[in-house]
Amino acid sequence: MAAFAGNCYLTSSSRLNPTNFRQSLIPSSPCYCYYVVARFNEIVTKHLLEGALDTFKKYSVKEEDIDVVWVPGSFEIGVVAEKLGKSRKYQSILCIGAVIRGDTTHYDAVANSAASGVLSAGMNSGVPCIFGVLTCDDMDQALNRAGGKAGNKGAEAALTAIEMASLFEHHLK
Ligand SMILES: Nc1c(NC[C@H](O)[C@H](O)[C@H](O)CO)[nH]c(=O)[nH]c1=O
Ligand SMILES: CC(=O)[C@@H](O)COP(=O)(O)O
Repeated sequence: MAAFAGNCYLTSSSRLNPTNFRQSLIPSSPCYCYYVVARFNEIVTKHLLEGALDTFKKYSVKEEDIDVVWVPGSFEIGVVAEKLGKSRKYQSILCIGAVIRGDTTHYDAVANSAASGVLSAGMNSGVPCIFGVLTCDDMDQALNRAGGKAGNKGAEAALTAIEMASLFEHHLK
């Protein structure tokens, strides 16, 4: 049996190779995406956003098909993502935030709420909601993942958003 990925059918042997499914990286056209970005630790989240926008540009997603909304912190991302998802106007919702450990257990509450909020938003709306929220021990770790030594996790999350939008658009309808 062949599996459909992007524009080509894969034979059963190639179907077993997950890298073949990168062919799903043909953005749906138009590829409407909403970015929900937390303002908290903006010094980090603005770089994650830049990375994500660069990736969309690289994959020829039109600027006018992307909207950005800023929310106070990562805790607020889920409720906004779910509302946007339920509007059915977007093929993916890319959630960006940076939770950085402090002295108390507050970090765990915010990080876990952000993760479960984004997960619920996707499950309840049926629209892929992508988790581009860093959960780091310190600012160095965060900056390294926002365009520093460890790459740009915003750019990686954007790739996931394109792949999931394409999967839903082309294969799961
Ligand atoms: N400490 C961090 C927060 N805290 C703020 C919360 O997200 C929220 O806005 C507040 O509790 C009001 O509901 N947010 C982050 O994104 N990152 C943090 O490190
Ligand atoms: C999410 C956090 O870690 C932070 O803003 C809270 O810091 P603290 O635990 O020192 O109050």
